[in-house]
Amino acid sequence: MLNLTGKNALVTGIANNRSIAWGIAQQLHAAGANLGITYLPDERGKFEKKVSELVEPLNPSLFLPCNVQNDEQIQSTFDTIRDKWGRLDILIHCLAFANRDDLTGDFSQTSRAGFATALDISTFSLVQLSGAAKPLMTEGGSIITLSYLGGVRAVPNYNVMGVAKAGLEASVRYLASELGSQNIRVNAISAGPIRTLASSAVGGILDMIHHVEQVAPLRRTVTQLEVGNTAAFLASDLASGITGQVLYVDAGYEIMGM
Ligand SMILES: NC(=O)c1ccc[n+]([C@@H]2O[C@H](COP(=O)([O-])OP(=O)(O)OC[C@H]3O[C@@H](n4cnc5c(N)ncnc54)[C@H](O)[C@@H]3O)[C@@H](O)[C@H]2O)c1
Repeated sequence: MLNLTGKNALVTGIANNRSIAWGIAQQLHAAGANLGITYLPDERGKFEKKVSELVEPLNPSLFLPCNVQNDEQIQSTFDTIRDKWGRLDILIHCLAFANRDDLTGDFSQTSRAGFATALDISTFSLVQLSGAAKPLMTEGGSIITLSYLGGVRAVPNYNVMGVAKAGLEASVRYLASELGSQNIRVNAISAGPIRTLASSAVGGILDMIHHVEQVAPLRRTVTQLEVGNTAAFLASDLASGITGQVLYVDAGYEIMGM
């Protein structure tokens, strides 16, 4: 039985009810996990209000601002977890960002600043959050991040985010290798295309979704809740032998040659 009762789970990356992280948070809650939720703070507090109202039914015991480009906010997030929970079991890294200009047109025109921003937020943040989680995962743990096929294939317009995902998947392997001796497992879910705030910035996302609906073995794309189910599995003891892997949750699209 999939049971996360007694497990403390930190979920990053909820922006709205389309977010993949929202699908994950719902399924972790359904499996009995105690949730902490972070949100990206903005000057007018828009995200804070929106996300806090959305997650209220899941009764999170922590609700914290955490911009992954802000070292103090990361430190404060994990200090609070240590003080309030004592231990962390599950870390969901479900966030990414690249400038809209860098997600369309020619990859060779990516700016130095745009490249750095995409890799800082989308890739380095997994390394930093995992490093902060490590001392708190005293009874082992499960770290899960979100990737996309564009990290291993050239997908039109995905551009710098493909490079960020390639780095993310390599980071999963290096983190898994380091943290395995503490029984901390690190895996990625490579999800099929889903309409969200972040994916709407990728040029031609609707065409990508229609293509998957025609070609994928299941003749559809996936839902946030399906990704959430896989995250709950990977977070649980049912996945105790799995680490360092990229698991495709994409209605089978990845296996197709044409
Ligand atoms: N939607 C898809 O088709 C798809 C497919 C595969 C993988 N993914 C990945 O899933 C993850 C979640 O994306 P999503 O599609 O649910 O979109 P989303 O827009 O709902 O989520 C992206 C999240 O990143 C957060 N974020 C951006 N910059 C941040 C920062 N500096 N600090 C903290 N948080 C920050 C945003 O606040 C938002 O909550 C991303 O890693 C994305 O690449 C998405």
